[in-house]
Amino acid sequence: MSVFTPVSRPELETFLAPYELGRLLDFQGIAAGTENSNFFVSLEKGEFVLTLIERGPAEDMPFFIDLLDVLHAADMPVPYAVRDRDGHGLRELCGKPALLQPRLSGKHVKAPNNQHCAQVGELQAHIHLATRERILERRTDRGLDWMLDSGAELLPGLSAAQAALLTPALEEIRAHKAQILALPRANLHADLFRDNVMFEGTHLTGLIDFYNACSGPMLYDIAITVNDWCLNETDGIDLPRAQALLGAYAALRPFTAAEAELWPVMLRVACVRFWLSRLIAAQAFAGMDVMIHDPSEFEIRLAQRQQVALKLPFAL
Ligand SMILES: Nc1ncnc2c1ncn2[C@@H]1O[C@H](COP(=O)(O)OP(=O)(O)OP(=O)(O)O)[C@@H](O)[C@H]1O
Ligand SMILES: N[C@@H](CCO)C(=O)O
Repeated sequence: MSVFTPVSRPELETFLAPYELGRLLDFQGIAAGTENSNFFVSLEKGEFVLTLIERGPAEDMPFFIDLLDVLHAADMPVPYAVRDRDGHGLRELCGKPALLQPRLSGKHVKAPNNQHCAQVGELQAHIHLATRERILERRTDRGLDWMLDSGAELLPGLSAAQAALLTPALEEIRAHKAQILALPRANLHADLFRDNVMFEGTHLTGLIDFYNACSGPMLYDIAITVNDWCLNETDGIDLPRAQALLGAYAALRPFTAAEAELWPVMLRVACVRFWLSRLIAAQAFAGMDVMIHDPSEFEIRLAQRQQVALKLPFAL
């Protein structure tokens, strides 16, 4: 299971006291995460999730907290840092940056339908609309330059078939970098996968795990989302679900002509990002008791996105 930092009950009780949320009733590590240590925490005054940040610079934490405050204030179903009696949302536990957030209700959906996808598209448009006029700047640590550098480092260790897939994909990123960076920007979740969204029935009740959030091209965020939510049985794009997601998004934030043109490229860029990060994680955590996502899923998706039949809806 992926709790990288174990926490003892006395340590947790000391940490929780300044929140004044009553006695600690129960807590347990959450196996599902791959990047941070998470715990469900039951207190007399409610249910919470404690996160210890394991990756990335601690200087970025105020960005995540500020972004969640903006989205929470705009009534989106996101967690936010609960403040202690001194007003601190970001604290420290076991030497790691730590925050306590409300536990959101609902369950992850593995096999989404059109309605689920439409709600996801709508929420993503709301996030972009709520932030694009006052973007909170954060450069992603897994951006285009990171893809080019890590891709080059990983290439010698790949099979000939993998290298034949990755090499032109990296070339494409290099060739389109300026155009991509010129696309309309906002704050992005940048990891809007099925395992970061909760539903009750077809009602979206929560979007979590903002630790990859950043500022950047909105189209990149949408490509990441479509690549996970709208898959058919061979990892190609399921057209009805993709149309539901993109249609709901575009009803709130119409796409531009430049976005429509770069759409197929962006779907491939979004595959490269997760193929590489998963390859790196698989190497780093090999043999350890840590949940690892299968890198080959994104290798297959990248192969499937060489031809893209799905057009982005946009008004001329
Ligand atoms: N605020 C929350 N409310 C309810 N459940 C939560 C909340 N935060 C986290 N969880 C649960 O904990 C699990 C792991 O959390 P999260 O996705 O943030 O971890 P992670 O290590 O960043 O994982 P990954 O990056 O692989 O998605 C989630 O799948 C969800 O089940
Ligand atoms: N959602 C990511 C893990 C967290 O960034 C993946 O599936 O590779």
